[in-house]
Amino acid sequence: MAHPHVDMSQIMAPHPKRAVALAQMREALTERGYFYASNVDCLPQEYIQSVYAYAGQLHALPAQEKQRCARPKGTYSGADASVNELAYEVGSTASVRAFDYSRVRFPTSGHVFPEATCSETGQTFVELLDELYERQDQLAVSLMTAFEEMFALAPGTFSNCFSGAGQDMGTIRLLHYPAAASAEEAKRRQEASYGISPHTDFEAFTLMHQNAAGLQFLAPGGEEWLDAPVKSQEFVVIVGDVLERFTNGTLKATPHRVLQTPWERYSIIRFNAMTPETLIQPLPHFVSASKPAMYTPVTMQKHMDTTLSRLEQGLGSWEKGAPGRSLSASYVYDEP
Ligand SMILES: O=C(O)CCC(=O)C(=O)O
Ligand SMILES: [Fe+2]
Repeated sequence: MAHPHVDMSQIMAPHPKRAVALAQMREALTERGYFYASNVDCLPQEYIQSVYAYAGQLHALPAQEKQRCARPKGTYSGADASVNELAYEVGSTASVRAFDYSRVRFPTSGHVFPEATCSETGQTFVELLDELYERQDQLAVSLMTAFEEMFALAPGTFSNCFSGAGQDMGTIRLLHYPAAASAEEAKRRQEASYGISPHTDFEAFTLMHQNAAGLQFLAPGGEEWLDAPVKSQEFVVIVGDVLERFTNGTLKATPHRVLQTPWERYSIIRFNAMTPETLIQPLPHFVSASKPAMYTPVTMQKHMDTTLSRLEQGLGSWEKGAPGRSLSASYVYDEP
């Protein structure tokens, strides 16, 4: 099946085909929930490869160093440091191991970061991740602006509450999925044991890059999980809870998961969020007499705090079933 694709050179700088690209983006996000973004000049392939090289270095650190950097005082989670990924689907386990970095949630003071510097660039953990964050911000701001334009919303509707100055609640994840022992084991364990269990992301939208197959999206209609092909020069853009709530369900947060694979896998994930105080509620543009507001207002901060605390309590954010359903996208809040 053809995967939706948008040429970002038609979006990130003035271009005669901008309107065509915006229409493709709108169709991809409303009908399929994702698209592949190509020609992203601020994140060239050699640069992404150097980020993977550093991720490889970090995930190869001794267990003792990973334990020193483990959550909550640090940024690492993984079975080898006795901190597991929170279960999105209650009762499931995940093999994923993560170095997470968020300027708001993991401030550079008071948090424990790995000491290893990048052997290619010499950068520290914070320097390298801050540079990646800035580069991703260039793409993220262009996308926020494009989302406004494709829905004919007032300029600034999204981009004004997305701060490039590090005040947003975004996160970068450098993820590693160790290889399952064998193909048989990977298959046998698929029932309740994932690379990462099905979920929707809690923020506005996510940029994803993978170096090996394993990522899947739930196809519209919810019957079938589709493999997301590996495209080394492109980024996958998916919808998060916040855009579903702002658009009153015109966009739907994209359910996704990662299978346990017999091969090792790395990915680079960036959650794009709003500033903590941003009030997320269905915009008037998406509300009418025949389509009343279906989501309660909530601030970005509260939505993150609630979803994370529910995960910590073991309540999950995804309802198990065939096909299952995102709980976090549609939480009902008593007050914002
Ligand atoms: O590794 C991936 O491709 C997906 C990771 C993911 O869904 C997440 O961290 O929320
Ligand atoms: Fe995700």
